[in-house]
Amino acid sequence: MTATEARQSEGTAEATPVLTFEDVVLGFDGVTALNGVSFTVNAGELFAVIGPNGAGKTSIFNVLSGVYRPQQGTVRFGAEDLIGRRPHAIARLGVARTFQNIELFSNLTVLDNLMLGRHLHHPYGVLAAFAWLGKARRNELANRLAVEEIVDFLELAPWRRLPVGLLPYGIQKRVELGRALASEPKLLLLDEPVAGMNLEETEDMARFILDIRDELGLPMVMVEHDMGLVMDLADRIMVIDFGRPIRTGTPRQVATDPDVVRAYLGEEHRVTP
Ligand SMILES: Nc1ncnc2c1ncn2[C@@H]1O[C@H](COP(=O)(O)OP(=O)(O)OP(=O)(O)O)[C@@H](O)[C@H]1O
Repeated sequence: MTATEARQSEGTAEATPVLTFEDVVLGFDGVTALNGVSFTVNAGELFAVIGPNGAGKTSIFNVLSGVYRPQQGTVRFGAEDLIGRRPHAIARLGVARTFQNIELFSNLTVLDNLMLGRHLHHPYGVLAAFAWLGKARRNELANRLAVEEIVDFLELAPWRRLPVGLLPYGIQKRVELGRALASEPKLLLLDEPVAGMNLEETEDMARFILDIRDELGLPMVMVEHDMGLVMDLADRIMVIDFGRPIRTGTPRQVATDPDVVRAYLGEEHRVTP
């Protein structure tokens, strides 16, 4: 049994919630995007959210990152209540996000994009830089060292000095992941991390996601349409449909749940117990 299978059979990594999403209701002028969604994400856990188009997956991410404010419910990250906080304030608490569509500075190099990931969350102002030039230089050095560690971790060395816009799609997605890691997050939100990737790129990304969980111990919430990836990687999965959770459990529990099979997976994904 692999480490991942062992974790999946246990059901959760460690049952210490770092994120609690409770009874969240979000609507827009007659459309109910989330209709009483609750889940927890435990320390070190890779938690996946799946569901058909329009089910509410992106809305969950937008609530988590402060883009949408729900009408009802609570969202707690550690001791902090996230509802009502602006996106940059939530990012500063340690919640980092990657996007469905790559959002990088395509003219800048890999290293510079990763450095921006650090500066966004560990800024020192111009005045501070004058007043504390030595400190600023030390910060800069520490930032560069941290970025080089990410380059090693994500095997980005061959491209580190190239403009991101020139790189293959799969590498750009990897740089985006690196930029999220550069902010030293405490929770990582992955929005369709393998969308548009070929098989080799998908396998590489899967390996890095597992490394992030197993080596860095970083809890993650992942929205992804690639069912194979979700079933292989996730510790637990929440299936939603029409803004409501149908089932939350291990990949095996979810894949064998009749309601899930009926509503979403279809017979081809049924797992024989
Ligand atoms: N800003 C908005 N204004 C109005 N309706 C919205 C808004 N954002 C989301 N919705 C609606 O809320 C519902 C859930 O949308 P959401 O984007 O969260 O689904 P999804 O599961 O991420 O879908 P997909 O897999 O297609 O990305 C949909 O009916 C959508 O049209």
